[in-house]
Amino acid sequence: MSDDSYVLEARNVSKHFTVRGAAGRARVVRAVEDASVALRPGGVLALVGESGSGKTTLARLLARFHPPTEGEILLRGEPLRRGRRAARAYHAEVQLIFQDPFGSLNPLHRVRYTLDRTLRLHEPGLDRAGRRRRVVELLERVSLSPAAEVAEKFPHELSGGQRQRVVIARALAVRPKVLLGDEPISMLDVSIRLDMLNLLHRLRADEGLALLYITHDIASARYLCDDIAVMYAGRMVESGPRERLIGAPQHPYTKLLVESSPDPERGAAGRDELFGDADQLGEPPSLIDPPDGCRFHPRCPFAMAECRTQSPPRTELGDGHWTHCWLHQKGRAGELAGTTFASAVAATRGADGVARQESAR
Ligand SMILES: Nc1ncnc2c1ncn2[C@@H]1O[C@H](COP(=O)(O)OP(=O)(O)OP(=O)(O)O)[C@@H](O)[C@H]1O
Repeated sequence: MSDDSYVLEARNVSKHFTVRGAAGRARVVRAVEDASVALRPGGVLALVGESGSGKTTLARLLARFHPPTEGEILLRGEPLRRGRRAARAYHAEVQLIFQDPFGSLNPLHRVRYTLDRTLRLHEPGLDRAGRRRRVVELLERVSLSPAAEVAEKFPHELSGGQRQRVVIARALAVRPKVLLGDEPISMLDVSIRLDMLNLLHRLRADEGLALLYITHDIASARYLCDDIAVMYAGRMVESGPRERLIGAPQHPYTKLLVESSPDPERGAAGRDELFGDADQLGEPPSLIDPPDGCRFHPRCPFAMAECRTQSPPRTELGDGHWTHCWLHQKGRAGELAGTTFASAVAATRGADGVARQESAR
């Protein structure tokens, strides 16, 4: 996947956490396994998946908050250097925005202080007057006006949407090349989510920022992004240009997500609405002891013998679209287009609604 035009890449990264079980026994959580993503200047990639699929962990690897257990992160094709200085230089280019704008801001400080502090750290050459001008300019860039007034407010005096704009202004203060947005709109009021997506869209278009947009909501991914990558239980299952992936998903899990996604006209759905169908098929697997083979196979109505034992290889579908699914290796990909996920599930169940042990195929 190496390409000079990528600003930030994760190449075959895995992250395993060691946790202590109830009896004090060490256990390994395989939060991310062999994942690859690549971001281009001015491009937006959505990382979509249900809770616990590893999206945040992958973003934290890209933000250099954790070292990967395996694989590497490349900034403009260069592997990361160690040390504090290198980390600071890295964070001047790559900024992470969390979903909770209140938790991200110190409640004791006015907006001006928060932005000024970042400017002092990252632009030590700027004098006081220069920093005052930059604070106003940053607040205007995120459409917070009158900027001079907003600068004097404390976080609790702002709405959730205004706070998230301050968080974005602080990220922009370091003049980054990449923004990693971890569900940046999910805690905001539904009525202002679209405004926030439009702000993110403007930043990538006007400033050439590369954006990783993490969400469980495929409708907002469709609105904002050029490309979509889908994660399931720590693994990437499919990635490709948005319209191709949504128009004709090539992995059963993507198909489930797309078919259970709400009408874009109705806006973003809640988790239950999105994953209702999936939940009927049982819980997502434990990442301490994930299923062998394809991690989706226990919930997949198309599963066959290989899926239960061997991890599916990557199939390239052209135009940057790829998937990890045995259907493609076994000449059965056409079945995905010929049915809905719900009908495929129904076909694997007996008349009493009980799942058969083996697919009839
Ligand atoms: N520091 C950690 N120590 C142990 N386990 C962790 C740690 N961070 C994440 N995990 C585990 O890794 C798995 C993936 O979590 P992650 O937060 O990356 O998923 P997610 O897709 O972002 O979910 P959500 O949408 O709920 O934020 C989960 O099982 C989680 O409990």
